[in-house]
Amino acid sequence: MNSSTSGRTIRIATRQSQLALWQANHIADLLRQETDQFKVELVPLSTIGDRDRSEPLRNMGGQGVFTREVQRAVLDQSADIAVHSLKDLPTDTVDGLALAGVPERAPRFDALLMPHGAEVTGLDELPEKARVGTGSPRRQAQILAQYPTLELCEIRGNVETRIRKLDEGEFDAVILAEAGLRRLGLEDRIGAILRPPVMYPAVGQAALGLECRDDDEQVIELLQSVTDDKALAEVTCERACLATLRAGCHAPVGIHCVVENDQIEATAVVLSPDGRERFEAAITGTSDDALSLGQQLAETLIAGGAEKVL
Ligand SMILES: NCc1[nH]cc(CCC(=O)O)c1CC(=O)O
Repeated sequence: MNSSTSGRTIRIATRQSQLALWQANHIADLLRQETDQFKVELVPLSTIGDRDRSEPLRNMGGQGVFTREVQRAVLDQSADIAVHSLKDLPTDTVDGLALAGVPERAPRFDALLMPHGAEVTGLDELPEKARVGTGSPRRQAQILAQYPTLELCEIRGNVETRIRKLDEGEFDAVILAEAGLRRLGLEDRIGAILRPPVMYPAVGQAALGLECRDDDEQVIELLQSVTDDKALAEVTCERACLATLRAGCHAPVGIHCVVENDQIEATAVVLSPDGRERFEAAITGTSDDALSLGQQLAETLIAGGAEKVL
């Protein structure tokens, strides 16, 4: 980008969880490395998703509970950029906003954590009826599909709260995203990484999505300049798949989409909430076709019977 300073300050709206702040600071650093044309600062917000800890997430105003207020701050011009965990960002577009940046993606699998000092290091070693804390229907269904004797339990709160509940004995294990643990410096708590085919990650897991106003040319250009083409193609395919499945879909969906040398390989699963029904489909193609490949993947799942659980 050209280096003449415009004197503009670019404000990044963020939630105030440790993870959200880490992610917003990470993006601020990336933008500062990219150009010294702007000042970059954070605008910390308090969101409903962070305030109310008592209820399961899916009852709390549903999709977008973490992202809506950050988006609103950008729309009403109290900030210029919204930084989201892409897995929390609904696939429906918001009028006036553009998803203009997707930076390099972190490791995207889920991790199994045990209480401090526990010997167990994998799902195979957990005893029958062991209490596994996760509120995610995707994680619950995939675990139940393989380990029907485990007891899946609701858990709420941010990453640190969930680990505290684990250490206090409420659960025998919890599942969290590896990316969030690494960002918070908690990777030494990882007991095992859960990979496909046992555990497919969520759409967009470990990727960040950067939104700005769709008429803010300066910021659109800036966000494009910190975008990683591989991450963008992966999440484009994943989100297209989810959006196509989502004609009223509440079934758990997992996906693993990898771009290498401009080739996409994606596998997706849809399960019934109890894990007893499981549908899987795979697709390959060129990364230029990320969007239509994601749609085709969803259509293949539906044609293969996934409709039954959608
Ligand atoms: N729903 C909460 C959330 N949103 C993003 C992450 C972690 C980072 C990521 O996956 O992008 C987490 C925590 C978790 O699932 O363990």
